[in-house]
Amino acid sequence: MRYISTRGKAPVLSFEQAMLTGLARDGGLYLPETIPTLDADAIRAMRGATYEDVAFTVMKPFIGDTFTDAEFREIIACAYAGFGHDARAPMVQLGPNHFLLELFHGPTLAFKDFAMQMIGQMFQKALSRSGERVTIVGATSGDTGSAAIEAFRGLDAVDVFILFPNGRVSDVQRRQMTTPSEANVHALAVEGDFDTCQAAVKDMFNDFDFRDGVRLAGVNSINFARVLAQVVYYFTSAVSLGAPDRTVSFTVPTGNFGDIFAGYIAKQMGLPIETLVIATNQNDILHRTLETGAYTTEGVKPSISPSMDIQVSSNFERALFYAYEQDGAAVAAEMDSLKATGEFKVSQGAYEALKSTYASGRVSEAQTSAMITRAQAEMGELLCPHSAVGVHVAEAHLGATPMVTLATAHPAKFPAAVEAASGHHPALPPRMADLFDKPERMTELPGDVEAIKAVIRERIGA
Ligand SMILES: Cc1ncc(COP(=O)(O)O)c(C=O)c1O
Ligand SMILES: N[C@@H](CCOP(=O)(O)O)C(=O)O
Repeated sequence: MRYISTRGKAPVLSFEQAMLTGLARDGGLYLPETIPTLDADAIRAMRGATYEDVAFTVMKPFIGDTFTDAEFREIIACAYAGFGHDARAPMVQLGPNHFLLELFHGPTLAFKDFAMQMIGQMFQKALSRSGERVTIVGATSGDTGSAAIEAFRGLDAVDVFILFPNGRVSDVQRRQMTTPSEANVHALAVEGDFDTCQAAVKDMFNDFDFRDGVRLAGVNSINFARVLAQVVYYFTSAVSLGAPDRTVSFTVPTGNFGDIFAGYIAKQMGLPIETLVIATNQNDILHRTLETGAYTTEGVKPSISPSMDIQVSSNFERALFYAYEQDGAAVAAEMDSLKATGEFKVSQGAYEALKSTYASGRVSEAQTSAMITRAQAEMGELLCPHSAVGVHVAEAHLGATPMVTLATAHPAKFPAAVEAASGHHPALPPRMADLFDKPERMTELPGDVEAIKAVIRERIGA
């Protein structure tokens, strides 16, 4: 399987190279040249299979000969062994035709663990084979960072630097990043918002001297391997509801567009998905784009669902690539316009393609809180604020097709918002009970990429 850039001008890579490379050298994002498909019999055969077996079937066609079958099965087994639920991604019913897919049973209590635990295992295997050492730099609005640190802490071949917006993540998220004591973990609290952090990471990738000098690698959803691992739970959940003999829709709380884009890949692979519904909080750029065809950035507004406080939604570029019928030059032009002016207008054809796949909705702060209150009182579900955004939007899209809403984080990661809305204090699992007793370690930095690069160089001695 060969991987190509959304902007059409970077070298074509293998899966292993694309995984270790991160951002393409033309500034684009890597995608498989063709999306492998699974026929109805292969999907039907997933009924009753373990999460790990489905993961193997879904991901194997994308990885080529990077790992032998035995190696890949072992990677998958190790990745999910630490999850706190046998089903890995269990589902509960919220109402007639409405289901909640719980993606928060991993080690850091958010859906990011599904991919990050896989990537940790895959990096370790690939790097131990080549003897290379890499510097991972990631941007986070809270959950990617904690999942990455958990997956890479203590590994010999990796230093992991996580940039998070100072004061804009929950206390639990911050402590998950600042309390690990391993020397290869570096939590950097950056002045600004998530977009500041993500732009800094992309700038570092676009500075080839720095990139090559520190052997930069990325574990944000820039990395297609992240997206790939998230495709699996679309299959397990849809199959448990009757796919391929029944069509299913999904509502996905969305920020950087990685999770819902994984649903798009599942659909292209042959999973019968009717609609992918984008659910945004008050940072509603994706909803506005679906409504108007214009992608226009505004300042990030801090919300009670902080992990989705994003304006520059990285993977939307991948959605555009398909909407523009894989025309890398057209995507590059839109991305240049975004960088220069903060906006771009999607062409009529691309707009229609997006509208045929995705629907969308926006949820205010008051509606998010009210949804947490009502889900607890009427459905017996304590939702995190991101999942509440999803459930609220899903309710407006319920119909004859079963709807699966993705519950992306555990409510205990956001106790203040959850308690204020529901009156219930969500407890952390016992294994995390000492999180607030441990010393914190972080470096505060201005939102200036040169200052951040200087710290990274100094820490790794480059
Ligand atoms: C809890 C939670 N929900 C939803 C999202 C949005 O996911 P994505 O960025 O893949 O759209 C994120 C962060 O990305 C998150 O951490
Ligand atoms: N919400 C995310 C933002 C980064 O998204 P990613 O999927 O590109 O890593 C977070 O929690 O950090």
